[in-house]
Amino acid sequence: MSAIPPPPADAILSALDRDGHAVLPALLDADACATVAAMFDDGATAFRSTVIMARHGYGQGEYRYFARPLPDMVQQLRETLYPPLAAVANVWADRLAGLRHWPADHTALAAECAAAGQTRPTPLLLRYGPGDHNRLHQDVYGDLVFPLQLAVLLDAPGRDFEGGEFVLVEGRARMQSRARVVPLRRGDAVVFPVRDRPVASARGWSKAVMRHGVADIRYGQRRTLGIIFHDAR
Ligand SMILES: O=C(O)CCC(=O)C(=O)O
Ligand SMILES: [Fe+2]
Repeated sequence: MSAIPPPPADAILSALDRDGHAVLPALLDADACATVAAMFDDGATAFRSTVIMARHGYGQGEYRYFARPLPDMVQQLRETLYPPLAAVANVWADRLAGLRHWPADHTALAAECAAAGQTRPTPLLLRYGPGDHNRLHQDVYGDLVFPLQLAVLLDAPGRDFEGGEFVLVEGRARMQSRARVVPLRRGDAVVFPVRDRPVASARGWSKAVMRHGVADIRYGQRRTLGIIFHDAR
């Protein structure tokens, strides 16, 4: 796969401010989607663990965390997408008191994670079949939490599967929860907050708490690549 031009940070920031997420259209082409999706059980790709979601109350379906060294494409996505997302995260840090700032490249973040005892890689492949779903959750793997992550849809909605909508739920002080369904095509990525995000309020910025999940798959197979930038304890 050729190098992916990183999307501009200001476009990602304004989409996040407006919608609570940003879609990166056609981040991966159809061939790249097929190649990554096939890693799930190609026998050549090394994974550090496999999770049967129903056993943990996470939903229904399964996912696998890549082992280190990460496949080139996954490593490249992590390195290429990190800088603009770090720029967004640093704007967020300026808005909300008490938030830390982030280094400019992923190598530096990985070193900080390692120093904090977070050494296990978090990028993962997920696979869902009919009736499967992913309950609303947050991907926090230690004290060091880089505030943005992304998921890339690897199968084509309407053709390979039906249902399985990506859902974000936002909670704000003194308000009811707000749900958003993110329309994705195969190869699109959704960038979303890991745990919370700044929202404009009457008195400056306040924090909205975010959770994400996947609605029931009604037909077929839906696979995704998840890129989380901090490593796990
Ligand atoms: O399958 C999805 O679209 C969401 C996967 C997920 O929870 C994640 O990437 O963190
Ligand atoms: Fe997740």
